[in-house]
Amino acid sequence: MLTITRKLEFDAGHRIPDHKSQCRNLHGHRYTVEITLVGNVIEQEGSSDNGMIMDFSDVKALAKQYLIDVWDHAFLVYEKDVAVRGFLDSLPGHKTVIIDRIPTVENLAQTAFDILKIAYQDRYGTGLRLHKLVLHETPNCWAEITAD
Ligand SMILES: Nc1nc2c(c(=O)[nH]1)N=C([C@H](O)[C@H](O)COP(=O)(O)OP(=O)(O)OP(=O)(O)O)CN2
Ligand SMILES: [Zn+2]
Repeated sequence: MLTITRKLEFDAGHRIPDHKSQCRNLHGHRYTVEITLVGNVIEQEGSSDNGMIMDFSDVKALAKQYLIDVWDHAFLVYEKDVAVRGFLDSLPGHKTVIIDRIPTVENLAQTAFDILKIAYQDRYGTGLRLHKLVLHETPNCWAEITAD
């Protein structure tokens, strides 16, 4: 299978409310996301993206629009974490993203996958689709999702 992968980074805060150790504290990470796409190679003489599954700059632009610019420098808060939601609401203009599940790297990877799956789905009529997403929370800890 032929795939392409684009790596992007963003900074975000989170906490795992019921964690047994220090992850229950408000803290942040520089997340790294690796987006892997599959699809037919474009064959259009004279086209800018001839020979490509998708131009890496277009992969980046869509990722920024749908995910990176939304989550970068935001606090990713679990919708049931009422204590932190109340605090964030008290900060005027604070960039907060409410997540419908606990913001572990597993759940954030699943959420990011669901968002980006729609963003890339068959843009060019070439069967383009999101194949895999890897989300690194730290250099040592990450989650991977591959399409069914
Ligand atoms: N399965 C998961 N385990 C943990 C998660 C998670 O999302 N999924 N998250 C955390 C913490 O939020 C934190 O992101 C990880 O902290 P830590 O284990 O300290 O990671 P480090 O890479 O800094 O580990 P070192 O041992 O310091 O190298 C915890 N668990
Ligand atoms: Zn963390």
